Amino acid sequence: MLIHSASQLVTLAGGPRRGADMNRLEIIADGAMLMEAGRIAAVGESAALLARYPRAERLDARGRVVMPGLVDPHTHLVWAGDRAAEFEMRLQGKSYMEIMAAGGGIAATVRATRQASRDELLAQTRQRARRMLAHGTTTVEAKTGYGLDLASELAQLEVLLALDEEGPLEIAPTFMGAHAVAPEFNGDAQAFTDHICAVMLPAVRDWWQQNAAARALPFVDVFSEKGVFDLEQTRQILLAARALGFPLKLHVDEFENIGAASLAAELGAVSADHLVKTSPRDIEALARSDTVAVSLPCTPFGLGQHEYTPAQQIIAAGGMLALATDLNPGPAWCENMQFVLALACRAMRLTPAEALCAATINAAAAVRRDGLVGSLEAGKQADALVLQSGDFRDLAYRFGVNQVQTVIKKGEVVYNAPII
Ligand SMILES: N=CN[C@@H](CCC(=O)O)C(=O)O
Ligand SMILES: [Zn+2]
Repeated sequence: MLIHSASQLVTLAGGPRRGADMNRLEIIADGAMLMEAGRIAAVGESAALLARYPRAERLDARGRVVMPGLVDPHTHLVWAGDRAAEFEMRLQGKSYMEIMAAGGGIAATVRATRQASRDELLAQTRQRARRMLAHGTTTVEAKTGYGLDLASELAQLEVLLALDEEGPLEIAPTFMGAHAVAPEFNGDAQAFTDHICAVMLPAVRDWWQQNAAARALPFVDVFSEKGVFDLEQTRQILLAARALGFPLKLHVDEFENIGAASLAAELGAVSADHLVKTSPRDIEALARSDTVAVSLPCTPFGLGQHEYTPAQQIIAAGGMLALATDLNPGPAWCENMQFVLALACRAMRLTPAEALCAATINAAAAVRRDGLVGSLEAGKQADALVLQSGDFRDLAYRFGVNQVQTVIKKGEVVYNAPII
């Protein structure tokens, strides 16, 4: 299929970007793209491609933007139930960490998720996955972490693999047994840390080899935060995971700085995520490393906070910045990366081009799939969007409605918005 007559074919060609280079989108005016067998076969100007491939089936973009499918590199996609009551408690002044310490928060979702049948969990998760796809996300990272015992964590991984198999949304899974201290451990974070290292991580690897041997191992992630897993416990879990071959991710600096962003850089984590209380020293450490800095602006927004990731400093230092929803049943139930772009430009002063780069090729780097998705280049997977407008900046400028017209996954149209 040949998509042609795009006002702007936003290619993002040339790999992940650092610093000021994030503004370089590599746009082809009046652009076109040929897709064959799920891959991108050619990218160029409409006149040239229409002349070169006269017999290809055509999709006329009619002067609208064509861009890579969005990549959401940080979500807690798989859970059961909701926490609307906690939303009201927070509005009345209770903090996220207070609710968590009182047995709510993550623990409340752990109870609901453990009680749900596999089919129920699959059905609730599928709905969210479909909503994400309809809003232009074609690849998503998704974490376990609402099971906290081996059987329920594996059940979450199973749901993620089943949904990935179903498609069309592609899922990069993460094992996050270290999301909170399991209730069976009565708040003893050290005992649970030891258990994760000695029992859970080796069991997850064995399970993976038996059930998903053809796939790369999932990421391992830890909620590194005062009152959850401290810096030494985080290091212990990450070293055990790395020794077993798992690639690493980390939740850092969401509420307090305990030095975890520098640890992520030191241990070669693929990404360090949240980054609200991040110090200049941590920013330097990230910028000197290959660890992608993933900002999750929906979380401070959802908590009614006014402090966001120091994105300008990360960019100025030459860091690789990505954006994600952090989709979860607590502070950030948001399936829509377009809203993340709009928020990032306002709260962190990103340019629309930087935000777009952070949500595509840099986000792909945060899930180690930048060789496959995140840009429109010959040889890559044909994951693309046709927007409803002719200017890519509208994706950040306008907000609150879905601006995606058509979603293409592996060369197939998988979603079409009604024409209005
Ligand atoms: N901070 C830890 N985990 C999630 C929130 C999960 C929840 O509240 O259920 C996050 O990234 O924001
Ligand atoms: Zn998270």
